[in-house]
Amino acid sequence: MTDTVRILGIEGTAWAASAAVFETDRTAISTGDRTAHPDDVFIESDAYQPESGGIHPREAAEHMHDAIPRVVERALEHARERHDGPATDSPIDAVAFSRGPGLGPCLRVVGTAARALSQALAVPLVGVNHMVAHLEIGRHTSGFDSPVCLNASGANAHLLAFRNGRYRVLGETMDTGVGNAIDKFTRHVGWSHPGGPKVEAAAEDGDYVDLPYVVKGMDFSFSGIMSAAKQAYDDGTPVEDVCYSLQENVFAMLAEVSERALSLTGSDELVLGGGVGQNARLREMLAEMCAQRGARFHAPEPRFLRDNAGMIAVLGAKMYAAGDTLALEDSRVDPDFRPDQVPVSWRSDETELAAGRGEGASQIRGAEALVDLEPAAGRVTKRRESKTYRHPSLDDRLRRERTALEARLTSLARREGVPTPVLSDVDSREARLELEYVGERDLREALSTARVRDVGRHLARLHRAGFVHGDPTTRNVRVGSDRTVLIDFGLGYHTDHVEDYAMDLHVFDQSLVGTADDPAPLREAVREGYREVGEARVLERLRDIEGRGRYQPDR
Ligand SMILES: C[C@@H](O)[C@H](NC(=O)OP(=O)(O)OC[C@H]1O[C@@H](n2cnc3c(N)ncnc32)[C@H](O)[C@@H]1O)C(=O)O
Ligand SMILES: [Fe+2]
Repeated sequence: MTDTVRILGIEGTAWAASAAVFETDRTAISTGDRTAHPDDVFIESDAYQPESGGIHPREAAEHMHDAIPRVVERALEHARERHDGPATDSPIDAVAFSRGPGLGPCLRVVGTAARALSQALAVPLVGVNHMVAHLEIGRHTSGFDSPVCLNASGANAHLLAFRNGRYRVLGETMDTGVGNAIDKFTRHVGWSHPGGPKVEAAAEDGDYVDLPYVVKGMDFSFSGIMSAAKQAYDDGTPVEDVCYSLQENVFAMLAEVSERALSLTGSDELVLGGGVGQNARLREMLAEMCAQRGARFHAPEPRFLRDNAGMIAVLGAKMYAAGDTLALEDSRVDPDFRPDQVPVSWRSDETELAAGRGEGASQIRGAEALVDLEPAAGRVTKRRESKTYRHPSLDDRLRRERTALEARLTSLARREGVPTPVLSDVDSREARLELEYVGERDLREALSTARVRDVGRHLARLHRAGFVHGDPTTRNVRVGSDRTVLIDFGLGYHTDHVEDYAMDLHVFDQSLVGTADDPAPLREAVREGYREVGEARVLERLRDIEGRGRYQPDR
């Protein structure tokens, strides 16, 4: 006998008024076995199209007000057609709605509709985080166990991985979401909203021009490249060239941080989520990056990438099956709802990710280099291989620049009293370095408060000397019996901005959160070490940075 579950989903965080019905077998929800029990998702959407400019919160809310009842009615009709019990029974088992993040006025319309329905049909209410839904739909359709997820949507851009009952943010944009960044450029050149698809079309005829490229560990920033793109357009660079190069750099940044996340977590599965995921060039780059490192890649079909209620209904079903429902009085919407605030009730697994170099391995594939280890000879050879996913000019530039920087900053750091490997040879043209073999293992395999306190002191020394490491993660620190050694300065640079110093600490902090079971005492120890040597204002700025990354409306 089959035991069918039908969940109604409602989405309306910004532009898409959408309702969906997810129908599946009750046991399939927990087993995740979609072969034995094929499921079905019906989606009805109505998009808000601004007359001019970007998304206006009030207009968008008016759209929700008109369109939500219509799309919900269509979805309910569908559910009634599928329903074979008595007509007096509810055709659905629960109502799931997106609680946030998103535009407050839009979310409130959706919340009100969801509450009213759950009351009228006497079924439970499920509050879904929109960003976690963008992630879970990819996990659902791929069947992957524990993938890293890149969410590339309008108002967001971040990397998520499951650890200790939550989806942790491994890296994210330091300014706007990726879609909004692209849409702002298209507004500048006078194209209508949404701009993403227009940039993709124009890019077909473009040639490559140099634009900024900014990656800090697994975080990244779009503000520099966006102003440079506008400037290039104003200076008469053909718009196709700007669009092409914008895509090449922005998507290469996203592919690079995704690769770093795979490398850091030891996962070999990547899923893509969010509206920008509809872009064929982004998908191509991610697929190629994964193929080159032997990882699996999955992007859901477009109707599940752009905002849609299908993903809300699918995650809603998993939450419903886990008993994760909301009482009416606790069902307020949350415009700033972060994905890492969600207790992941529907997953009980704790996949142990096997990162690290493995005993006795003589070659390691890092996030961007192949490293040959010769401990007996006390030597390491590091080669930044060509990444086929990115444009050859960009690839060439990044490999040379980073190799040269790594050589320079590794030596400079040692002069400042920070343990680093001694350099024996550099070939920037071939992007190859020969360095001293240091330490016995990576910090991530030997975390202790004493060691991370050392890292705090080391980073403070670099900052006092006017540069940053750029990618201080628990894999870029080697530990031995008596010292804690910083390696891999390829993303470092000279700077006198407090913000850059604080970002350096933030990157290390995030890698602790991503790798440690109990990061709190470790994070405190880093700060203690830093305080001994460095400036207090950097730690103050770090607190500011932690408060950012909230949902930003597209204005
Ligand atoms: C909080 C929520 O409201 C928000 N949703 C959202 O922004 O809609 P979403 O459907 O995930 O993404 C829309 C973005 O996706 C971009 N987009 C759509 N097709 C694109 C394409 N072919 N290439 C590049 N960008 C594209 C649009 O320009 C727009 O910026 C979010 O997930 O951040
Ligand atoms: Fe979205």
